Amino acid sequence: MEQQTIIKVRDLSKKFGSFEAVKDVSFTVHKGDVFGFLGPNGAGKSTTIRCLLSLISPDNGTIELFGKSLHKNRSEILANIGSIIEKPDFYKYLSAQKNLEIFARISGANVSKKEILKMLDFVGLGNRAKHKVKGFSHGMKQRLGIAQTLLHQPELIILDEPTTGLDPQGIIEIRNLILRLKNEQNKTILLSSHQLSEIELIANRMVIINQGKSIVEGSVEELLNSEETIVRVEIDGIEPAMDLIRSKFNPKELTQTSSKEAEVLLSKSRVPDLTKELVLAGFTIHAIEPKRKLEDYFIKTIQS
Ligand SMILES: Nc1ncnc2c1ncn2[C@@H]1O[C@H](COP(=O)(O)OP(=O)(O)OP(=O)(O)O)[C@@H](O)[C@H]1O
Repeated sequence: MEQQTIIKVRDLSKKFGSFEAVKDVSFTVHKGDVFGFLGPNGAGKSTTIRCLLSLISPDNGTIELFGKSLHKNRSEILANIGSIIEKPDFYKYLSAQKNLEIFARISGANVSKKEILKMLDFVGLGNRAKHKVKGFSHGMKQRLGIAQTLLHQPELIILDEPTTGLDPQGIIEIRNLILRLKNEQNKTILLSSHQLSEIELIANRMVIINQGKSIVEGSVEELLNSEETIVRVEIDGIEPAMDLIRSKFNPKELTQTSSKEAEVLLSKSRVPDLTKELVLAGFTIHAIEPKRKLEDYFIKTIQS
């Protein structure tokens, strides 16, 4: 069965004055994805998300949501999206339940008290429904924010850096909640983050963006477990070792990274042979360390 496309962004660009915050960004999110939108601070994630939510207009490119042009079907599309793009704001002297009732009324969603209690329960705030938001932790407010995004039963949830500023327990709670949104409520989720470890744990697909450009897109599993790996070798006499690697392995990439170190791109299955050849040739080896390609991609994007 063909996968339904929920978000299709093509060649999106946005300038602020002469500064290009987003340059030709493209990616596709399928129904049921927890899609990781990964990039260092300032990469252009929030700008792209603001374009998706029609809060700002792109200069170039196309955005399709649920198979329709955002430009031409704005209100219909936005009615099917729930989002948290900044810290959610609440009436702090009112209870969690009252806040959701007010937001439901404002958004025109017809939600019963019982359903609101169910949503609070879903986000782990069932026993706090009557408590004033004033006493809530940052993590609890974030979860209440997620309950708020669910009020109008959207198909797509967009969360911009939802774990920023949370303590480790709060991060775990949000992570689990995102997975339950996918598994129990069949939501599609776009989640931005500047941490690979965060995306790796919950997303099934991802795009890495840096300096406004999309660098790589694909299944997290494939990107993490790619058959090819970058091997860092640290050896006394790196230049002759590189000559040997070149002649025996003919690698796609081989780069000297310091006076003792080089990085070589090899298929994973050849790493034992690489070790064997270098040992047999009598080199003093300090390290042979396969690195995951995705981490390398990400580290390179942050450093550039
Ligand atoms: N309204 C604006 N006017 C001028 N520059 C802006 C504006 N909004 C964003 N920028 C700049 O565009 C670049 C991308 O910002 P954006 O907020 O999209 O990045 P980000 O990936 O979401 O990072 P962060 O997590 O730090 O918010 C940054 O250099 C930022 O300073």
